[in-house]
Amino acid sequence: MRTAVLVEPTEFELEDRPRPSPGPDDVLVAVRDVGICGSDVHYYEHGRIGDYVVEDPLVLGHESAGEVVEVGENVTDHEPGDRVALEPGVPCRRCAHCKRGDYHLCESVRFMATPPHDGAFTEYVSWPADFAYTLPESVSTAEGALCEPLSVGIHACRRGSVGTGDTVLITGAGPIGLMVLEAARAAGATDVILTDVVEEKLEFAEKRGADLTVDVTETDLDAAVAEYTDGVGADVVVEASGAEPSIKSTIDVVRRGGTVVLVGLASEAEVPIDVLELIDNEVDVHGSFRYKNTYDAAVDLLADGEVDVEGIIDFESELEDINDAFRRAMEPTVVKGMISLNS
Ligand SMILES: NC(=O)c1ccc[n+]([C@@H]2O[C@H](COP(=O)([O-])OP(=O)(O)OC[C@H]3O[C@@H](n4cnc5c(N)ncnc54)[C@H](O)[C@@H]3O)[C@@H](O)[C@H]2O)c1
Ligand SMILES: C[C@@H](O)[C@H](N)C(=O)O
Repeated sequence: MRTAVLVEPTEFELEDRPRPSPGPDDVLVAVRDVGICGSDVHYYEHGRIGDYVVEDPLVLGHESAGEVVEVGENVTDHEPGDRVALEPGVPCRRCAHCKRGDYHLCESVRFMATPPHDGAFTEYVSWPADFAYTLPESVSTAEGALCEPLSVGIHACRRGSVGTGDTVLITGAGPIGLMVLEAARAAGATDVILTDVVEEKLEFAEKRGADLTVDVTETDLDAAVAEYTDGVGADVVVEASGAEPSIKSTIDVVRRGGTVVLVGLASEAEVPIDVLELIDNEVDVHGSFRYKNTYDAAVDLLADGEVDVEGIIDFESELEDINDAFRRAMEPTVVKGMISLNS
């Protein structure tokens, strides 16, 4: 089977690898669509993300969906022909975190495209059947693949308890910020503000329904939020840029008693925060790591037409053109590139 392998930074090679056989509890999926995520681009450019280092050739891609072509002997809830979205992190199911339901915090999680685990830029993936979610006819496999970043958005909104009538400020209008926008709307947020430093990203966010966009290179965010919220501040602030100034700004723009959700990964682990301000204003600060129990919700939201994910796709490329696709994905105005294996 054709497989794109990252053999060194900025170099994919196409290899012919043996097609896997599904284990007894697995489905064998013919991959149809795979999104290019910022973390894929980071591994492609730098060969590492923090402590995760690409030491051996690695298959990237963790936003994937496809068609079941074979099922393992114990699998009863899938059959060949089903189209499925693959949840990319499979936990050990036995540790304390898994047992308390926080399976996304499992320290032995096997997460696609995170060294040493291979991902989905390949023709076939064998995957545990319970981490494959059937897509109804109305949901495309490209949308199925984008259940992954949508899941990040859903989980962030759940962490922030976003509710009906809330004003949500999202810092960073990349794919994650835009998926938080979708999830926040679905959760009932009536006012959504997005920030960025790239004008095109903000124009796009506005087209996708942001009520207010703020270019933080030109406009004072505190003043803009104060004006929009009559001096109260945002109910929930979701940080989705990873930029240090943006992380710092979150506690200035959240309302007293509001919630800050940190999603963006700062390049430096330590970011100075005014703790007295946090205490005095009773701000809840939550980390948000990947997601748990979001795929069913993501598929339902798509089936009901409550969210749009396909609209963030800038381009689709064939597996053979993956090097070009990654170079394109690195352009600052591009939101989402997809690799399609539909032929
Ligand atoms: N916690 C998690 O589980 C999780 C999951 C996926 C991604 N992430 C992280 O979330 C962040 C967003 O992911 P993405 O794929 O959308 O990344 P991205 O790089 O595509 O988007 C980030 C956006 O932030 C903008 N930005 C840069 N500086 C800014 C600033 N000072 N203020 C406002 N916006 C600014 C950029 O222009 C860009 O549009 C990244 O840090 C990523 O690593 C975290
Ligand atoms: C959650 C996922 O999208 C992220 N890129 C990660 O590897 O954690």
